[in-house]
Amino acid sequence: MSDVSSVPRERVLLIDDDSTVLRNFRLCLEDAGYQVNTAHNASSALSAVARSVFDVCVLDLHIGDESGLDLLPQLRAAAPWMRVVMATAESDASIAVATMRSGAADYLIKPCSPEQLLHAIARQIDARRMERRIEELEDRRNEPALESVESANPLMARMLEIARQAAESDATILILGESGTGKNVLARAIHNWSNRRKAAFATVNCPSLSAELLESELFGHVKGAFTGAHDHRQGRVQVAEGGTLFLDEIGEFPLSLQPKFLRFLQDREYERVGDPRTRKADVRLIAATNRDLAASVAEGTFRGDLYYRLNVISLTVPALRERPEDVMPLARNLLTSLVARYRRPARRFSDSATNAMMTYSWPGNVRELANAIERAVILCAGEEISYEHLPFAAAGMTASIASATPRAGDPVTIEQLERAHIEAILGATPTLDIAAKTLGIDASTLYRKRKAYGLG
Ligand SMILES: Nc1ncnc2c1ncn2[C@@H]1O[C@H](COP(=O)(O)OP(=O)(O)OP(=O)(O)O)[C@@H](O)[C@H]1O
Repeated sequence: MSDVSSVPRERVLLIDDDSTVLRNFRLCLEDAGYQVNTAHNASSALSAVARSVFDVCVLDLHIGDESGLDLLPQLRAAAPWMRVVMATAESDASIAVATMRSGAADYLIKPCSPEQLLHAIARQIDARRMERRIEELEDRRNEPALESVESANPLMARMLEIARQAAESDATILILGESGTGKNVLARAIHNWSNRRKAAFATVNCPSLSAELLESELFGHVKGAFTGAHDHRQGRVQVAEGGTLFLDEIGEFPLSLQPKFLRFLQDREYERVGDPRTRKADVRLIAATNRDLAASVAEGTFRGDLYYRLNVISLTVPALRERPEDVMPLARNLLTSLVARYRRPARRFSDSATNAMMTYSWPGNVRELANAIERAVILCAGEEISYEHLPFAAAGMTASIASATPRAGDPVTIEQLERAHIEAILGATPTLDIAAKTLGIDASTLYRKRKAYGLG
């Protein structure tokens, strides 16, 4: 049996019309560290499930005049992730087995000992944890392994110290910094330093979705809530239950959805799209942006009250050019992981490559450094990466002019010209949408290109 005392956050719902059973089960489970709610009939059970997220439910086969068998499909529809243990008298055992075909995960014969109850619950909690882990791994499928965020730079080291301290609390954290500096990486590190590390870390990319889709992505929706909503869907808030919800590029959060999000931030309460019932969430919030949010507030594109709620603890990740001490340690870590990924022979950097990397200003920050090393690892046939393998050389430039803005006709690649053009348009237009229109591409393509080129 698993050590349930170290898992205080898992929630159990007990449904039984017998108040003695409810009290005894509750005391036993609370002693073991679970959060327990009780319901003595079908309607109070359904409203409890609508309000809160439960991991496991113990459902009596006979709830007074009502049938647990009738309630089971309704519970399954309202909370498909919740694992239901059917509780039954010995004489009903054959029915209990049949209910498992209707979606119950297990059955428990009453009367039972505290050990039997704890054992039945722990088995389902383990299964829930496994499912969560799979959801999280699916989430992380395309993300790199957790990088080290250590730094030899005093400014960065001080920021990391505050981040570690803040990780221990549940306070909302706002991470600021240019694009590509490692704000996502830091958010995940904070989650891993926190006592929520065993629960999920769920990310929402604010600018890649319209207000309607973002609302559903965050809070979930019920079947038929809008065209295309063929099924109930849990939102990222629910995936992050007990863990951390990370909102990337919060500066792009649609104004129309900001009031609902503000309420969620204040009370941790929300409704799924198409369902008026209010639900509670237990999540820690981390948000990141490369925008000047105070300026967005002044311009009226970001609500002031939301900004102040988010800005409880703010951490600024310095640009890579402000922490030159980190360039080579980062480069070496990236080399090690990329060589393993591509199974390539490169093992070190030549003096010329080191000099070039130390001189360059890395406007795209760590993302640009990672891209440069990935390219070099692929191109390098021997053990030593030299200047020729770096992107500066491909463009026929010296490292010192690589940071200058290229113009049409310069000896540069089409990609470098595209990057410079996108950067200039982004700087000259007030919103991503207008920039996309000017460039003649759609906003999501611009979003991808901006990310790939490390543009803020
Ligand atoms: N400490 C690090 N070690 C190794 N790689 C890192 C580190 N920090 C960042 N990276 C890599 O740099 C890239 C950019 O990092 P990340 O996405 O965290 O930046 P960001 O500041 O959140 O960018 P954006 O503002 O565009 O969302 C990623 O590929 C990431 O893996």
